[in-house]
Amino acid sequence: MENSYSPYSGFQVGAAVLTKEGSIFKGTNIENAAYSPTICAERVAIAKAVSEGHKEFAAIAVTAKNSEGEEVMASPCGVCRQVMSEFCQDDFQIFLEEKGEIKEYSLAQILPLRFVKEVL
Ligand SMILES: O=c1ccn([C@H]2C[C@H](O)[C@@H](CO)O2)c(=O)[nH]1
Ligand SMILES: [Zn+2]
Repeated sequence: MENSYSPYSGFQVGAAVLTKEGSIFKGTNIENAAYSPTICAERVAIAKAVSEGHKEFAAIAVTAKNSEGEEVMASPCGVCRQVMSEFCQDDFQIFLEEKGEIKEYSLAQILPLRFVKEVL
């Protein structure tokens, strides 16, 4: 989160994804003047892991601060949920921090009726 590049929203996000083997990959949100190339912390963390050969994940934790520097909850956007869906099972755990309290969700809960395709 400290390395967040978010000059446009001021919303700093940090994500840490845990692989099934037990390694952790961290990511932050990286914004862009053209806005749409912005990439969320969750996808950066997952992309870093996949780039290093890890494709099986157990959990992700997400934390955020708004432009006022207050700790706020960041719930994964739809694009990130779909990227999680590519690599993770229904029981993939999502830990979100809300007002100092950590809440646990599953991928099936936050992305019901997800589109899955068999990889040939
Ligand atoms: O779960 C979330 C929600 C938002 N953002 C980023 C995208 C953008 O840079 C900023 C404001 O939406 O926060 C994330 O990285 N993860
Ligand atoms: Zn996202």
